[in-house]
Amino acid sequence: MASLSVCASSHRFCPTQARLNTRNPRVSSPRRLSRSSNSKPKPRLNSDRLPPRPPPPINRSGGGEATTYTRLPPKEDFFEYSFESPNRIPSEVKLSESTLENIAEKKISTHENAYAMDESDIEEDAFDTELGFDYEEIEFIDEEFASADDDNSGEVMGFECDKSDSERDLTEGEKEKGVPAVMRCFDRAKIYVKAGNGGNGVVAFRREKYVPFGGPSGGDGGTGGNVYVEVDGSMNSLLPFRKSIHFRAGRGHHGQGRKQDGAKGEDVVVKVPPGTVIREAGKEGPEGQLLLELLNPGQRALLLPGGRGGRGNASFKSGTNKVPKIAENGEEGAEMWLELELKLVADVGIVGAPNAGKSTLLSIISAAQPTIANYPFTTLLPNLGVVSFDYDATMVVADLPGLLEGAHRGFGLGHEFLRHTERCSVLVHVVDGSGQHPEYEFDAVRLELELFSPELAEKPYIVAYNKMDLPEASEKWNTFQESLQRRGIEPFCMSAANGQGTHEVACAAYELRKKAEANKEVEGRADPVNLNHVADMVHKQRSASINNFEIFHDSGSNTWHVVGAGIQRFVQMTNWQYSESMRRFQHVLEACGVNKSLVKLGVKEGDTVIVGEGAILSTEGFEARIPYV
Ligand SMILES: Nc1nc2c(ncn2[C@@H]2O[C@H](COP(=O)(O)OP(=O)(O)OP(=O)(O)O)[C@@H](O)[C@H]2O)c(=O)[nH]1
Ligand SMILES: [Mg+2]
Repeated sequence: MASLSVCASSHRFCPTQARLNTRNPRVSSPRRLSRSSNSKPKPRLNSDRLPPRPPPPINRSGGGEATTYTRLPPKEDFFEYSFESPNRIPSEVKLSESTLENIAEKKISTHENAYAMDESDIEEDAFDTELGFDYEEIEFIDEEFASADDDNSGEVMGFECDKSDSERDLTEGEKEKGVPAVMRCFDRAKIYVKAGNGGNGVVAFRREKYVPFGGPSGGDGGTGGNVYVEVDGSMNSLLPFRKSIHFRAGRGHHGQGRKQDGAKGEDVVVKVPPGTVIREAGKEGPEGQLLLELLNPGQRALLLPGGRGGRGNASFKSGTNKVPKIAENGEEGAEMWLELELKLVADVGIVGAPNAGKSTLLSIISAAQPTIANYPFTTLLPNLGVVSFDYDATMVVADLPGLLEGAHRGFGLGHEFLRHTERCSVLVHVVDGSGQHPEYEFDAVRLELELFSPELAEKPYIVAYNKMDLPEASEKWNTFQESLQRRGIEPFCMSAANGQGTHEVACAAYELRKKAEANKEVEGRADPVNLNHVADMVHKQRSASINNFEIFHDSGSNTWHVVGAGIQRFVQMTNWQYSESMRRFQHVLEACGVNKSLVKLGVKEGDTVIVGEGAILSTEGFEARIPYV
């Protein structure tokens, strides 16, 4: 039968490159290319009734345009108002430079595998006879194999340190001095995961004394290792992903003679802290596609399933072909880049301007021991504490870094860390009463919350006016209270330093949180999430029918592209080492209608047909096929 001649390589086949050594196919065999407790009214913000703005501040920073979320204020600013004259802090908290409108405007403008493949492993048990087919039809691209070899040789399973990769996303600006290294990626990371490839099946025949015609005995390859993501309760940041960003599961072992199937590849488990959100990296849209949200310790999701092992020749034995000399390659494991983002799982978030006493409040109401000091930005990373009222009445409180006016433009530490409050049901807004303009400080922080996220600004909150033990604060309390009451907000006053009034604040937060939770339940809980849905998606793609394909024609180069998930998988799993694979390949193309469709579309002799991303078919001989279609 006249046949379509097929040129094969692991990746792409080209008839003009190195030819297979027909005398010893093994030597030149193709190698796979890898490649609020009180009755006080609930505080509410009424932004329409904001007080008049104070005079414009002195902008010492000149760095208002900073965009780095972890950027500290310029050094001069930092020292000037932090150490030398703490009482001047309120005047340094820039309150009125921008109105809601122009801030909003500015916001818009700113805003392979475990084991290197060892061919000799396959072939030791394989009984690779002279198959008697015309190997001259099969041609390979040598340089691709060479590079494939190189690629594979350096690969190891599990974690890999790749400094350049871990810092790849950081621009020069982000590496400015003054930014602690730990701040750069403790709550965001980008990692690469790859499921293990399936092991290859082999061609082998039983050879035993007194057992003539032992028959095919090539075992199937083992399934590749899976990639799991597991929530580790002992982790509290994504810091480990600064150094280890590549996670590769082990490949399935190759099949062996005597019908021995290869072992399954080793799984890899990526451990993440509770509250991690996983997205596919590099996808369109600012958010990318949300794949998983892992909240509770112990949760485990199967992310990428390992590739299927290739079948050995024992599996190809049939009534019509009792001595099959064909085996499949293992299926390639899926791979992807992921963006991890950590959002703390806390019930209550403490927000406020720097040095307001947030950490002091947390240390009084819980057993947490955050660093407390009389300078702004003492807290660089959120602190968590558990407040317990009773055995079954507890809440997790997060103390966040200070927030400055202009944070949305990167001023201070920026406001990126506010994402940690997205899971909080309630906010406690601590206001430094000893400042010159507590109301303005309050408004500035509220504004930043609104600018960060309208949903966040809508969360129920409590205002805690702090440092009442100081005369500067107690003097201004009445004015502050009246000012907020006029807006429908009932503030609390306290002295976090001596613990006065802190219990009331904690109880009010607890009550408010209970109400918020109750409201959520009334709204109805979301359906339980299938943590393995990504793996299910991969399985679905893999089971795509080979009959679903599309044909594209590039008239400039007279090239036809036959594409489809099923056909691509088939090409990838075809082991071109065995010439019987050629026959099977042609048979499948015939059976699934590729040939027929090509002829209908007007393929001519001499055209190039590329099937999937692998095989290039020479159309010589297409004429001869026409009677068949
Ligand atoms: N007198 C007085 N001082 C207080 C009170 N609460 C906090 N302080 C002091 O204010 C300073 C700042 O307190 P922190 O708790 O570190 O403030 P913070 O809001 O966490 O500051 P950052 O983490 O830098 O944003 C410390 O020196 C505290 O001792 C208070 O009620 N009275
Ligand atoms: Mg603090």
